[in-house]
This record gives sequence, C-alpha cells and structure tokens, in this order.
Amino acid sequence: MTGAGAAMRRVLEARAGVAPLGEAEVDVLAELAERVRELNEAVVFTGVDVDEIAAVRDEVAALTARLSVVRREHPPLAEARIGGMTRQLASPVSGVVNPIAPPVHIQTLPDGTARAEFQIGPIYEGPPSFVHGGVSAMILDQVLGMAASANGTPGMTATLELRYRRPTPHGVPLVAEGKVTRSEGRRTFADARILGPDGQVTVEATAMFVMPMR
Ligand SMILES: CCCCCCCCCCCC(=O)SCCNC(=O)CCNC(=O)[C@H](O)C(C)(C)COP(=O)(O)OP(=O)(O)OC[C@H]1O[C@@H](n2cnc3c(N)ncnc32)[C@H](O)[C@@H]1OP(=O)(O)O
Repeated sequence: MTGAGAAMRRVLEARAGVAPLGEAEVDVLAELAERVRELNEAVVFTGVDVDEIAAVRDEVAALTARLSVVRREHPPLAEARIGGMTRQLASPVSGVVNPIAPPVHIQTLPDGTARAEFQIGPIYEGPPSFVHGGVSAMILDQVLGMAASANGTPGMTATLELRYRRPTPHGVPLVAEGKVTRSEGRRTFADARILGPDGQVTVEATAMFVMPMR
C-alpha cells in the first residue's frame, strides 16, 4: 500500500487495540496540559534572574523524566464522544491534552457549522498585539476539517486559501466558524472565517478536502 490513505489506515489499525483514555485520565491530563500552557507563557515572559531560570530548567527536566518513565506508542486519540464527534485529544489545535494547542474547543452545530469561541494568548503573537497568521490558518484548517467531517465527507486538506482582511487581536474573545459549501465525489469544499470582538471578519478561508484513496 502507498499514499496517505494507506499510511493512515496502517496507523489506525495499529491503534485499534489501544484502549481509549478514561474520562478521569483525560481530565487530569487536560489539567496538566493547562499547567504546561501556563508554564509556556511564564517561560516567554519571565523576568527572573539567570540562576533562577537555571534552577527551574532543572526542575522541569526532572518532571519530564518522571512523565517519560511510561510512554505511549501513539498519541491518545481517545474516543470519548461529544455531540457524536470523536474528540481528538492530542490535536495541536483543539486537543485538550496537548500543551501546544491553544486549545480551541470546536463544536459542530445541527446545521453542520463548526464553531469555536476562543481566546489566543500572547505567546501566539505575530505582529505586535496580533495573532500570528499561521496560527489563524491552523485554527481555520481545523474548523474547516471538522465541518467536512460533520458533513460526513472528511478528508485531507488539499488546498487552503486565506484572506487576511484585518489583523486578529490576541487576548480578546474571538469566534471561528466554518461550513461545507459543496461536495463532489471525493472532494469537499468549505468556507470559514474568524471574527473579532467587534463582530468584524479578520480572516476568511476556503479549503478543499480530499478523501485519500491510495
Ligand atoms: C474525527 C474527528 C474530527 C476530525 C477533524 C479533523 C480536522 C483536521 C484538519 C486538518 C487536516 C490536515 O491537516 S490534513 C494534512 C495536510 N494535508 C496533507 O498532508 C495532504 C497531502 N496530500 C495528499 O495526501 C494527497 O495529495 C491527497 C489526499 C490530498 C489527494 O491524493 P489522492 O487521494 O491520490 O487524490 P487524487 O486522485 O490525486 O485527487 C482526487 C481529486 O482531487 C483533486 N485534487 C487533489 N489534490 C488537489 C489539489 N491540491 N488541488 C486541486 N485539486 C486536487 C484531483 O484533481 C482529483 O480530482 P478528479 O480527477 O477526481 O476530478
């Protein structure tokens, strides 16, 4: 087997026998990830002296060693179900147990819209006081992908076109929403956007998803 479809099928088969995380485990890992997000921001913004930074560095290394005593072979794609959708716990965008995820909690509505109300912290800054354009793209890709999945036509992102209309501020409430516009065979097209706190569109996106065959 070759291609993305075959590769993903192989991985899914390998993971098929792995028990999903229980809710208690998800909850405590999500709390740990939240503490690490706070740590990430503290690292970026700390003003303590060099000796204190070195001491914290060593403590963090010791904590990493403790967690690594037992290591999973695959990221936890726990199949806890919310609103009929599989939760991607380790997603770098929406995964609650992934400390590099903002995270953005995306819900799918009965009309097929994927929607998230979220806030981006200052460590995702690109231009001063605004969200990095790549971070906006990442969030929109995930929203679009979830809309495609909710439509019953999931796929790999084949194209993603962004139009940055206005800068997206960080540290304020934002909304991302997307919906499938049409589906043709293995191809699904969807539109999405990010809205600022004033309700104005900051970024628009159009994507095409292709369900891989090979
Ligand atoms: C579970 C909970 C929630 C889940 C929610 C999940 C959300 C996840 C969101 C993030 C998703 C990602 O990051 S995905 C990762 C980033 N994307 C990738 O890595 C994709 C890499 N590319 C690929 O693997 C491949 O190129 C594919 C799968 C896109 C297409 O390969 P393929 O399966 O062989 O398809 P192929 O026969 O070539 O093409 C099929 C049809 O689509 C057209 N087509 C294919 N690619 C393109 C293209 N880039 N631009 C235009 N058209 C294209 C072809 O012309 C053809 O049209 P016709 O001849 O039929 O007319």
